[in-house]
Amino acid sequence: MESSILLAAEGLSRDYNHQPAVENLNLQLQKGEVLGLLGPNGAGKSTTMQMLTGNLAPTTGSIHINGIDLLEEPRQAKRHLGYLPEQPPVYRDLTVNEYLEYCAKLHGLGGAVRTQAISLARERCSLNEVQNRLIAHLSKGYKQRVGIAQAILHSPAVVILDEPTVGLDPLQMREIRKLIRELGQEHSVILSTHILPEVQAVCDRVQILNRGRTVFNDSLKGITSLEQVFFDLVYQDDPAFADEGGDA
Ligand SMILES: Nc1ncnc2c1ncn2[C@@H]1O[C@H](COP(=O)(O)OP(=O)(O)OP(=O)(O)O)[C@@H](O)[C@H]1O
Repeated sequence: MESSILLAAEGLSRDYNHQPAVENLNLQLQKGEVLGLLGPNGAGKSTTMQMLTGNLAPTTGSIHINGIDLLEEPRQAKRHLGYLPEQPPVYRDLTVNEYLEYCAKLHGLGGAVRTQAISLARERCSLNEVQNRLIAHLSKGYKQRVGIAQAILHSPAVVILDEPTVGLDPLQMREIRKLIRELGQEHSVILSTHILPEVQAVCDRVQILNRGRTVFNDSLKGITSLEQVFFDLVYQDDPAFADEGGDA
């Protein structure tokens, strides 16, 4: 029977210089789910994302993507993964089409399959009208769309987006959030962010990290104020928060 868990991390830990950055993290992503990974600065989000995408080896623990062990079979596992890093490596001197062509080749797509994959990703990310423009001449919002298009080119089961709306203006933010919600219909998505309303607008479930550990992991249904949940869990011992009488 096909499993509905597309990504499973178990007992994931990572130390830097014997200091734990992530400790005994368990994370599961269901088919069709958009999961928000939330936490204050230094909570361990980037370290977790780097491990989930196979760019950083965990100190201990295991990661399976679509049932394939990422640490034992990284190439096969990464076929099922699309990744938008916080700083996407988009080449400014290429046009959108040239860049997507290049990325499709890296994914091993050839011939008609490649042409079709590029056309579909371009369509889904609303890039048709800028397809022949140099990436250097695009707005930040469109550059982010190009980054997302490269992440979904090979139709991965899991898409991981690191701070996808950072630096965007409100309109661009709204458009990228809409795109993420649409992606959630065909892919399962993990997105890391600092922005609480973004999680409420886009995600089905939220996992909150603090000091490298999971402090909350639940559906967003029934949460009226994620901000309250977040502040209660993350800042309850913070004197600056107590000074304000606990008001967020
Ligand atoms: N390369 C590194 N060497 C040493 N310590 C590191 C390294 N990368 C991260 N850390 C430490 O690990 C902890 C977790 O950092 P991480 O960047 O994963 O958190 P984060 O939640 O992504 O934070 P931010 O939101 O500020 O990016 C922090 O204490 C950080 O200082």
